[in-house]
Amino acid sequence: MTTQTLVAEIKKKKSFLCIGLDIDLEKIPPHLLSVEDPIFEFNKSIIDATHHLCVAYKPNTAFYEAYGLKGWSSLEKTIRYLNKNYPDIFTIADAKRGDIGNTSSMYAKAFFEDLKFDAITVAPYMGKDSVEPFLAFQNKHTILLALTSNAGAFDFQTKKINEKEVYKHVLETSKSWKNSDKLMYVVGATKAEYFKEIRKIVPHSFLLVPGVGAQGGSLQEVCKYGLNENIGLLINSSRGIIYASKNKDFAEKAAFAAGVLQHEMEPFI
Ligand SMILES: O=C(O)c1cc(=O)[nH]c(=O)n1[C@@H]1O[C@H](COP(=O)(O)O)[C@@H](O)[C@H]1O
Repeated sequence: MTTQTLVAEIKKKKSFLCIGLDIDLEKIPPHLLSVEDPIFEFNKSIIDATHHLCVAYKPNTAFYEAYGLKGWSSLEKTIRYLNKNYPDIFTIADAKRGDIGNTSSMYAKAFFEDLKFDAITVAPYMGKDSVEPFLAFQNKHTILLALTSNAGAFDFQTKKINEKEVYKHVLETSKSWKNSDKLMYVVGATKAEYFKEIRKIVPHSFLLVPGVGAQGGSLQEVCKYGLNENIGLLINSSRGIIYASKNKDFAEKAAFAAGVLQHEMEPFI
């Protein structure tokens, strides 16, 4: 998907919500556990109930890999279902990959060519040649971890090298890489006070912002300095939406929780 299409969808739906499909079999309604593929059935119901309220879905691959071949098959069915039924939805494989060049090329093929995701999250630690293989794909996006939502972000990302924080080096250096126009960045909603500085370095880029909901980040605070001329934000909530209820009304309750966030976003568009 092109960035223009994503922006048009945001304006049409008056939403920049991304719903995280992080499926834990211990958290889904027990009545689904007896069907053949509980993860896919759960995802399908959540997607059908919420697709009009969001512009993106982000399955975190850990939650599928944890269930072995069956889990990978549920991930594959989910992305095929999305691409077939809701082709205007932006899809993010939250896989946090990145390795030496030829390995990164294989990761890129797995997620962009085989599974046909629109975007993947990638760790910047191994540098230019570990990220550029992802950027070589037409109309695909690479979402680089910049300043993450967790407490461990302060271990390295905010440490200074030559009087500048590591996350700022990541943002600045990545702009010099080939096809850097295909980059987006992860910035945690729990780090709202950093958005002003981040926007000085990447004013036009899309930022994927996890951490609203279960991790306590504030949508209002993020929007204050995070928004740009194209909105430029994808705000993710996973547990706060998909586990709104463990009963038969789970999809309806998820739609309600998604609707609350979408409603909060509407005045900004
Ligand atoms: O890359 C991510 O999406 C990510 C980066 C980050 O800094 N923090 C973060 O929580 N995430 C992911 O975003 C999702 C957050 O889920 P909830 O806390 O349940 O809304 C999980 O899939 C995390 O792995």
